[in-house]
Amino acid sequence: EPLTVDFWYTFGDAKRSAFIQARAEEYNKTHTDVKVVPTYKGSYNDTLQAAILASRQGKAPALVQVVEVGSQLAWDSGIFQPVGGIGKVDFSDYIKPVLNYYTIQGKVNSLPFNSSSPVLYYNKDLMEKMGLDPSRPPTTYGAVLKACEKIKMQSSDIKCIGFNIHSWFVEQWMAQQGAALVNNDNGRKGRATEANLTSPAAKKIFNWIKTLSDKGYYTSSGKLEDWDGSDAIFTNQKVVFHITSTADIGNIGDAARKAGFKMGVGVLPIADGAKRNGVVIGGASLWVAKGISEKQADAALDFALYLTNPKNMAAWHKLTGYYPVRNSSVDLLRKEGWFTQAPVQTVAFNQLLKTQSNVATGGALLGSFIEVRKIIEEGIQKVLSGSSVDATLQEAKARADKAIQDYNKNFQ
Ligand SMILES: O=P(O)(O)OC[C@H](O)CO
Repeated sequence: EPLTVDFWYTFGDAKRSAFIQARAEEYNKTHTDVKVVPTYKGSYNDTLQAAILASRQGKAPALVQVVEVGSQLAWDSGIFQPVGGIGKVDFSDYIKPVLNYYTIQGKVNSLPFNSSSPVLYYNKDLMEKMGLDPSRPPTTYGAVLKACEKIKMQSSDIKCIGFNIHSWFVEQWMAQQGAALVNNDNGRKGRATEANLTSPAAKKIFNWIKTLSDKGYYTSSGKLEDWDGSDAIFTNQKVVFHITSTADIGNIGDAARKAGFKMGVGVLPIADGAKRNGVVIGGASLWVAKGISEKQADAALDFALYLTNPKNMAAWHKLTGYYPVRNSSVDLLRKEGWFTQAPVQTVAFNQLLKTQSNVATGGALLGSFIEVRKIIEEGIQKVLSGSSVDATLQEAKARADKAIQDYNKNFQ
Protein backbone atom coordinates (compact mmCIF):
# COMPACT_ATOMS: atom_id res chain seq x y z
CA GLU A 1 0.00 0.00 0.00
CA PRO A 2 1.56 3.32 -0.96
CA LEU A 3 1.46 6.13 1.57
CA THR A 4 -1.40 8.53 0.84
CA VAL A 5 -0.63 12.26 0.71
CA ASP A 6 -3.78 14.34 0.46
CA PHE A 7 -3.30 17.65 -1.30
CA TRP A 8 -6.14 20.16 -1.09
CA TYR A 9 -6.07 22.82 -3.76
CA THR A 10 -8.34 25.65 -4.81
CA PHE A 11 -8.56 25.75 -8.59
CA GLY A 12 -11.93 24.87 -10.09
CA ASP A 13 -11.01 25.72 -13.68
CA ALA A 14 -9.96 23.01 -16.10
CA LYS A 15 -6.60 24.51 -17.04
CA ARG A 16 -5.08 25.01 -13.62
CA SER A 17 -6.69 21.94 -12.14
CA ALA A 18 -5.37 19.75 -14.97
CA PHE A 19 -1.84 21.08 -14.41
CA ILE A 20 -1.93 20.03 -10.77
CA GLN A 21 -3.48 16.63 -11.50
CA ALA A 22 -0.90 15.95 -14.22
CA ARG A 23 2.04 16.81 -11.95
CA ALA A 24 0.65 14.51 -9.26
CA GLU A 25 0.27 11.69 -11.78
CA GLU A 26 3.88 12.11 -12.90
CA TYR A 27 5.06 12.19 -9.33
CA ASN A 28 3.11 9.08 -8.38
CA LYS A 29 4.56 7.16 -11.35
CA THR A 30 8.12 7.81 -10.22
CA HIS A 31 7.43 7.40 -6.49
CA THR A 32 5.61 4.09 -6.17
CA ASP A 33 5.68 4.18 -2.36
CA VAL A 34 3.65 7.40 -2.31
CA LYS A 35 0.25 8.32 -3.68
CA VAL A 36 -0.42 12.05 -3.89
CA VAL A 37 -4.17 12.63 -4.08
CA PRO A 38 -4.96 16.17 -5.22
CA THR A 39 -8.51 17.32 -4.44
CA TYR A 40 -10.22 20.56 -5.41
CA LYS A 41 -11.72 21.92 -2.19
CA GLY A 42 -13.48 25.06 -3.37
CA SER A 43 -12.56 28.72 -3.01
CA TYR A 44 -9.52 30.02 -1.19
CA ASN A 45 -11.58 30.76 1.92
CA ASP A 46 -13.47 27.47 1.84
CA THR A 47 -10.29 25.43 1.45
CA LEU A 48 -8.59 27.02 4.46
CA GLN A 49 -11.69 26.66 6.64
CA ALA A 50 -12.09 23.03 5.56
CA ALA A 51 -8.43 22.28 6.35
CA ILE A 52 -8.69 23.79 9.84
CA LEU A 53 -11.87 21.84 10.53
CA ALA A 54 -10.43 18.55 9.23
CA SER A 55 -7.26 18.98 11.29
CA ARG A 56 -9.27 19.57 14.44
CA GLN A 57 -11.07 16.31 13.71
CA GLY A 58 -7.73 14.54 13.35
CA LYS A 59 -8.08 14.20 9.59
CA ALA A 60 -5.54 16.76 8.44
CA PRO A 61 -4.77 16.84 4.71
CA ALA A 62 -0.98 16.62 4.40
CA LEU A 63 -0.62 19.51 1.96
CA VAL A 64 -2.88 22.55 1.59
CA GLN A 65 -2.88 25.51 -0.78
CA VAL A 66 -3.54 28.52 1.43
CA VAL A 67 -4.52 31.97 0.14
CA GLU A 68 -1.93 34.68 0.75
CA VAL A 69 -4.09 36.64 3.22
CA GLY A 70 -4.78 33.41 5.12
CA SER A 71 -1.09 33.06 6.05
CA GLN A 72 -1.34 34.54 9.55
CA LEU A 73 -4.53 32.59 10.30
CA ALA A 74 -2.92 29.41 8.98
CA TRP A 75 0.02 29.95 11.29
CA ASP A 76 -2.12 30.89 14.30
CA SER A 77 -4.40 27.89 13.79
CA GLY A 78 -1.50 25.68 14.82
CA ILE A 79 -2.37 22.99 12.31
CA PHE A 80 0.68 23.50 10.08
CA GLN A 81 4.42 23.09 10.50
CA PRO A 82 7.09 25.30 8.89
CA VAL A 83 8.34 23.71 5.67
CA GLY A 84 11.95 24.56 6.53
CA GLY A 85 11.73 22.27 9.57
CA ILE A 86 10.73 19.25 7.47
CA GLY A 87 13.49 19.19 4.92
CA LYS A 88 15.91 21.27 2.95
CA VAL A 89 14.36 24.12 1.01
CA ASP A 90 16.55 26.46 -0.99
CA PHE A 91 14.72 29.68 -0.21
CA SER A 92 17.39 31.70 -2.02
CA ASP A 93 15.88 30.55 -5.34
CA TYR A 94 12.59 32.39 -4.73
CA ILE A 95 12.17 35.89 -6.09
CA LYS A 96 12.46 38.56 -3.39
CA PRO A 97 8.91 39.97 -3.20
CA VAL A 98 7.45 36.48 -2.92
CA LEU A 99 9.87 35.41 -0.24
CA ASN A 100 9.34 38.67 1.67
CA TYR A 101 5.60 38.21 1.59
CA TYR A 102 5.76 34.73 3.08
CA THR A 103 8.31 35.62 5.73
CA ILE A 104 6.53 35.92 9.08
CA GLN A 105 8.69 37.01 11.99
CA GLY A 106 11.84 36.11 10.11
CA LYS A 107 10.64 32.67 9.08
CA VAL A 108 9.18 31.26 5.87
CA ASN A 109 6.51 28.79 6.88
CA SER A 110 5.09 27.75 3.54
CA LEU A 111 6.37 26.99 0.07
CA PRO A 112 5.74 29.73 -2.52
CA PHE A 113 3.57 28.45 -5.37
CA ASN A 114 1.06 30.64 -7.19
CA SER A 115 1.82 34.36 -7.04
CA SER A 116 0.05 37.17 -8.82
CA SER A 117 -0.93 40.84 -8.81
CA PRO A 118 -3.83 42.70 -10.39
CA VAL A 119 -3.50 44.21 -13.87
CA LEU A 120 -5.71 46.06 -16.33
CA TYR A 121 -7.12 43.91 -19.10
CA TYR A 122 -8.44 45.73 -22.14
CA ASN A 123 -10.33 44.90 -25.27
CA LYS A 124 -8.22 46.39 -28.04
CA ASP A 125 -10.97 46.13 -30.64
CA LEU A 126 -13.50 47.92 -28.44
CA MET A 127 -10.95 50.58 -27.57
CA GLU A 128 -10.45 51.29 -31.25
CA LYS A 129 -14.18 51.30 -31.89
CA MET A 130 -14.62 53.87 -29.13
CA GLY A 131 -11.91 56.12 -30.56
CA LEU A 132 -9.31 55.20 -27.95
CA ASP A 133 -5.70 54.31 -28.68
CA PRO A 134 -5.20 50.61 -27.83
CA SER A 135 -1.46 51.13 -27.58
CA ARG A 136 -2.00 53.54 -24.67
CA PRO A 137 -4.21 51.98 -22.02
CA PRO A 138 -5.03 54.26 -19.04
CA THR A 139 -2.62 53.99 -16.12
CA THR A 140 -4.24 56.37 -13.61
CA TYR A 141 -7.69 56.85 -12.09
CA GLY A 142 -8.03 60.12 -14.00
CA ALA A 143 -7.08 58.55 -17.32
CA VAL A 144 -9.62 55.77 -16.75
CA LEU A 145 -12.33 58.37 -16.07
CA LYS A 146 -11.42 60.23 -19.25
CA ALA A 147 -11.62 57.05 -21.32
CA CYS A 148 -14.91 56.21 -19.65
CA GLU A 149 -16.40 59.55 -20.57
CA LYS A 150 -15.58 58.89 -24.20
CA ILE A 151 -16.97 55.37 -24.06
CA LYS A 152 -20.21 56.55 -22.50
CA MET A 153 -20.72 59.04 -25.29
CA GLN A 154 -20.23 56.32 -27.92
CA SER A 155 -22.19 53.49 -26.44
CA SER A 156 -25.03 52.84 -24.08
CA ASP A 157 -24.77 49.08 -23.80
CA ILE A 158 -21.00 48.66 -23.45
CA LYS A 159 -19.72 49.90 -20.11
CA CYS A 160 -16.28 51.31 -19.52
CA ILE A 161 -14.93 49.12 -16.75
CA GLY A 162 -15.72 46.11 -14.60
CA PHE A 163 -13.99 44.47 -11.69
CA ASN A 164 -14.98 42.01 -9.07
CA ILE A 165 -16.23 43.54 -5.80
CA HIS A 166 -13.15 42.33 -3.93
CA SER A 167 -11.02 43.79 -1.16
CA TRP A 168 -7.88 42.59 -2.94
CA PHE A 169 -7.96 45.58 -5.28
CA VAL A 170 -8.36 48.01 -2.38
CA GLU A 171 -5.38 46.34 -0.69
CA GLN A 172 -3.34 46.80 -3.88
CA TRP A 173 -4.44 50.39 -4.42
CA MET A 174 -3.38 51.21 -0.86
CA ALA A 175 0.07 49.68 -1.49
CA GLN A 176 0.36 51.46 -4.84
CA GLN A 177 0.06 54.75 -2.94
CA GLY A 178 2.68 53.65 -0.43
CA ALA A 179 0.06 53.26 2.30
CA ALA A 180 -0.16 50.40 4.77
CA LEU A 181 -3.55 48.73 5.11
CA VAL A 182 -3.17 48.21 8.86
CA ASN A 183 -1.00 49.67 11.61
CA ASN A 184 2.16 48.25 13.20
CA ASP A 185 3.94 48.21 9.86
CA ASN A 186 1.12 46.34 8.21
CA GLY A 187 1.01 43.92 11.12
CA ARG A 188 4.56 42.76 10.54
CA LYS A 189 6.22 44.52 13.49
CA GLY A 190 3.65 43.24 15.92
CA ARG A 191 0.01 42.32 15.59
CA ALA A 192 -1.99 45.06 13.92
CA THR A 193 -4.76 46.61 16.00
CA GLU A 194 -6.32 49.01 13.49
CA ALA A 195 -7.17 49.24 9.79
CA ASN A 196 -6.19 52.43 7.97
CA LEU A 197 -9.53 52.65 6.25
CA THR A 198 -10.25 56.33 6.85
CA SER A 199 -6.81 57.38 5.56
CA PRO A 200 -6.48 59.75 2.57
CA ALA A 201 -5.26 56.79 0.50
CA ALA A 202 -8.41 54.77 1.28
CA LYS A 203 -10.59 57.78 0.52
CA LYS A 204 -9.00 58.25 -2.89
CA ILE A 205 -9.78 54.65 -3.78
CA PHE A 206 -13.38 54.76 -2.64
CA ASN A 207 -14.00 58.17 -4.21
CA TRP A 208 -12.84 56.78 -7.53
CA ILE A 209 -15.07 53.73 -7.24
CA LYS A 210 -17.99 55.98 -6.34
CA THR A 211 -17.37 58.25 -9.32
CA LEU A 212 -17.13 55.25 -11.66
CA SER A 213 -20.41 53.98 -10.32
CA ASP A 214 -22.31 57.28 -10.07
CA LYS A 215 -21.43 58.17 -13.65
CA GLY A 216 -22.54 54.77 -14.92
CA TYR A 217 -19.06 53.75 -16.04
CA TYR A 218 -18.77 50.67 -13.85
CA THR A 219 -20.47 47.32 -13.93
CA SER A 220 -20.25 44.04 -12.03
CA SER A 221 -22.35 40.96 -11.38
CA GLY A 222 -23.34 42.61 -8.09
CA LYS A 223 -22.02 39.66 -6.10
CA LEU A 224 -19.07 39.85 -3.73
CA GLU A 225 -15.88 38.00 -4.67
CA ASP A 226 -17.34 36.88 -7.99
CA TRP A 227 -14.15 36.37 -9.98
CA ASP A 228 -15.80 34.30 -12.71
CA GLY A 229 -18.77 36.63 -13.10
CA SER A 230 -16.57 39.67 -13.64
CA ASP A 231 -14.31 37.79 -16.08
CA ALA A 232 -17.39 36.79 -18.05
CA ILE A 233 -18.51 40.42 -18.36
CA PHE A 234 -15.16 41.18 -20.00
CA THR A 235 -14.96 38.12 -22.23
CA ASN A 236 -18.56 38.67 -23.35
CA GLN A 237 -17.38 42.14 -24.45
CA LYS A 238 -19.75 44.06 -22.17
CA VAL A 239 -16.88 46.25 -20.92
CA VAL A 240 -13.79 47.77 -22.49
CA PHE A 241 -11.62 47.51 -19.36
CA HIS A 242 -11.40 44.85 -16.68
CA ILE A 243 -9.23 44.59 -13.61
CA THR A 244 -8.24 41.19 -12.31
CA SER A 245 -5.32 38.95 -11.45
CA THR A 246 -2.35 38.17 -13.70
CA ALA A 247 -3.37 34.60 -12.87
CA ASP A 248 -6.11 34.85 -15.47
CA ILE A 249 -4.00 35.85 -18.44
CA GLY A 250 -4.17 32.24 -19.67
CA ASN A 251 -7.89 31.70 -19.20
CA ILE A 252 -9.06 35.17 -20.28
CA GLY A 253 -6.65 35.06 -23.22
CA ASP A 254 -8.23 31.78 -24.38
CA ALA A 255 -11.73 33.21 -23.98
CA ALA A 256 -10.80 36.37 -25.88
CA ARG A 257 -9.41 34.32 -28.77
CA LYS A 258 -12.57 32.25 -28.82
CA ALA A 259 -14.74 35.37 -28.77
CA GLY A 260 -12.59 36.85 -31.53
CA PHE A 261 -11.18 39.98 -29.91
CA LYS A 262 -7.67 41.17 -29.16
CA MET A 263 -6.84 41.38 -25.46
CA GLY A 264 -4.25 43.73 -24.02
CA VAL A 265 -2.76 43.83 -20.53
CA GLY A 266 -1.53 46.99 -18.83
CA VAL A 267 -0.39 48.02 -15.38
CA LEU A 268 -2.93 48.47 -12.60
CA PRO A 269 -4.29 52.04 -12.86
CA ILE A 270 -3.47 54.00 -9.72
CA ALA A 271 -4.53 57.16 -7.92
CA ASP A 272 -3.51 60.37 -9.68
CA GLY A 273 -0.40 61.99 -8.30
CA ALA A 274 0.73 58.84 -6.48
CA LYS A 275 4.24 57.67 -7.13
CA ARG A 276 3.87 54.14 -8.45
CA ASN A 277 5.00 52.21 -5.40
CA GLY A 278 4.15 48.74 -6.64
CA VAL A 279 2.04 45.76 -5.78
CA VAL A 280 1.63 43.20 -3.01
CA ILE A 281 2.10 39.52 -3.78
CA GLY A 282 -1.25 37.82 -4.29
CA GLY A 283 -2.23 34.19 -4.80
CA ALA A 284 -1.39 31.37 -2.43
CA SER A 285 1.34 29.11 -1.03
CA LEU A 286 1.68 25.49 0.06
CA TRP A 287 1.47 24.51 3.73
CA VAL A 288 2.30 21.14 5.29
CA ALA A 289 0.10 19.88 8.12
CA LYS A 290 1.37 19.20 11.60
CA GLY A 291 -0.76 16.28 12.75
CA ILE A 292 0.59 13.76 10.24
CA SER A 293 3.40 11.20 10.27
CA GLU A 294 6.97 12.26 9.53
CA LYS A 295 6.89 10.15 6.38
CA GLN A 296 3.77 11.91 5.16
CA ALA A 297 5.25 15.33 5.91
CA ASP A 298 8.45 14.41 4.04
CA ALA A 299 6.44 13.18 1.06
CA ALA A 300 4.16 16.25 1.12
CA LEU A 301 7.15 18.59 0.99
CA ASP A 302 8.87 16.46 -1.63
CA PHE A 303 5.82 16.61 -3.87
CA ALA A 304 5.38 20.36 -3.24
CA LEU A 305 8.99 20.87 -4.30
CA TYR A 306 8.38 18.78 -7.42
CA LEU A 307 5.22 20.72 -8.31
CA THR A 308 7.07 24.01 -7.90
CA ASN A 309 10.41 22.97 -9.42
CA PRO A 310 12.07 25.44 -11.82
CA LYS A 311 10.77 23.77 -14.99
CA ASN A 312 7.25 23.34 -13.64
CA MET A 313 7.05 26.93 -12.40
CA ALA A 314 8.14 28.22 -15.80
CA ALA A 315 5.47 26.10 -17.50
CA TRP A 316 2.87 27.15 -14.90
CA HIS A 317 3.64 30.80 -15.59
CA LYS A 318 3.23 30.37 -19.33
CA LEU A 319 0.01 28.45 -18.94
CA THR A 320 -1.73 30.67 -16.42
CA GLY A 321 -0.09 34.06 -16.02
CA TYR A 322 0.95 33.44 -12.41
CA TYR A 323 4.44 34.79 -11.82
CA PRO A 324 7.43 32.51 -12.17
CA VAL A 325 8.29 32.50 -8.45
CA ARG A 326 11.79 31.07 -8.75
CA ASN A 327 14.88 32.86 -9.99
CA SER A 328 15.85 29.72 -11.88
CA SER A 329 12.45 29.70 -13.63
CA VAL A 330 12.93 33.33 -14.63
CA ASP A 331 16.37 32.40 -16.03
CA LEU A 332 14.85 29.51 -18.00
CA LEU A 333 12.18 31.80 -19.45
CA ARG A 334 14.74 34.48 -20.34
CA LYS A 335 16.89 31.92 -22.17
CA GLU A 336 13.86 30.87 -24.18
CA GLY A 337 13.22 34.51 -25.09
CA TRP A 338 9.80 34.25 -23.46
CA PHE A 339 9.63 37.81 -22.21
CA THR A 340 10.10 39.20 -25.71
CA GLN A 341 7.61 36.74 -27.22
CA ALA A 342 4.87 37.40 -24.69
CA PRO A 343 4.40 41.15 -24.22
CA VAL A 344 1.20 40.64 -22.24
CA GLN A 345 3.01 38.56 -19.63
CA THR A 346 5.97 40.91 -19.63
CA VAL A 347 3.83 43.91 -18.63
CA ALA A 348 2.58 41.90 -15.69
CA PHE A 349 6.03 40.72 -14.66
CA ASN A 350 7.55 44.19 -14.96
CA GLN A 351 4.89 45.51 -12.62
CA LEU A 352 6.33 43.18 -10.01
CA LEU A 353 9.97 43.85 -10.86
CA LYS A 354 9.43 47.59 -10.55
CA THR A 355 7.80 47.26 -7.14
CA GLN A 356 9.56 49.15 -4.35
CA SER A 357 10.24 46.99 -1.35
CA ASN A 358 8.66 48.62 1.71
CA VAL A 359 6.02 48.25 4.42
CA ALA A 360 3.14 48.99 2.04
CA THR A 361 4.11 46.50 -0.67
CA GLY A 362 5.16 43.93 1.95
CA GLY A 363 1.41 43.41 2.41
CA ALA A 364 -0.66 43.20 5.55
CA LEU A 365 -0.44 40.30 7.98
CA LEU A 366 -3.69 39.81 9.78
CA GLY A 367 -5.22 36.78 11.45
CA SER A 368 -8.68 38.23 10.84
CA PHE A 369 -7.96 39.16 7.22
CA ILE A 370 -10.79 37.12 5.78
CA GLU A 371 -13.35 38.97 7.93
CA VAL A 372 -11.71 42.33 7.24
CA ARG A 373 -11.90 41.61 3.54
CA LYS A 374 -15.63 41.01 3.81
CA ILE A 375 -16.06 44.31 5.67
CA ILE A 376 -14.13 46.17 2.95
CA GLU A 377 -16.21 44.46 0.26
CA GLU A 378 -19.44 45.41 1.97
CA GLY A 379 -18.09 48.96 2.03
CA ILE A 380 -17.51 48.85 -1.74
CA GLN A 381 -21.02 47.55 -2.21
CA LYS A 382 -22.45 50.40 -0.13
CA VAL A 383 -20.59 53.02 -2.11
CA LEU A 384 -21.77 51.36 -5.33
CA SER A 385 -25.34 51.70 -4.16
CA GLY A 386 -24.99 55.39 -3.40
CA SER A 387 -23.68 55.72 0.20
CA SER A 388 -21.20 58.47 0.97
CA VAL A 389 -17.53 57.57 1.03
CA ASP A 390 -16.82 59.16 4.41
CA ALA A 391 -19.67 57.48 6.26
CA THR A 392 -18.97 54.14 4.60
CA LEU A 393 -15.28 54.21 5.45
CA GLN A 394 -15.91 55.28 9.03
CA GLU A 395 -18.27 52.37 9.51
CA ALA A 396 -15.92 49.97 7.73
CA LYS A 397 -13.01 51.06 9.91
CA ALA A 398 -15.02 50.63 13.11
CA ARG A 399 -16.11 47.14 12.06
CA ALA A 400 -12.64 46.14 10.87
CA ASP A 401 -10.96 47.42 14.04
CA LYS A 402 -13.40 45.42 16.12
CA ALA A 403 -12.79 42.26 14.09
CA ILE A 404 -9.03 42.72 14.41
CA GLN A 405 -9.17 43.38 18.15
CA ASP A 406 -11.59 40.53 18.86
CA TYR A 407 -9.26 38.17 17.01
CA ASN A 408 -6.23 39.48 18.91
CA LYS A 409 -7.91 38.64 22.23
CA ASN A 410 -6.97 35.01 21.54
CA PHE A 411 -3.32 35.96 21.75
CA GLN A 412 -3.17 38.23 24.80
O1 LIG B 1 -6.63 34.93 -8.16
P1 LIG B 1 -5.28 34.89 -7.53
O2 LIG B 1 -4.81 33.52 -7.23
O3 LIG B 1 -4.31 35.67 -8.29
O4 LIG B 1 -5.42 35.57 -6.10
C1 LIG B 1 -5.93 36.84 -5.96
C2 LIG B 1 -5.85 37.26 -4.51
O5 LIG B 1 -4.53 37.37 -4.10
C3 LIG B 1 -6.58 36.33 -3.59
O6 LIG B 1 -6.46 36.71 -2.27
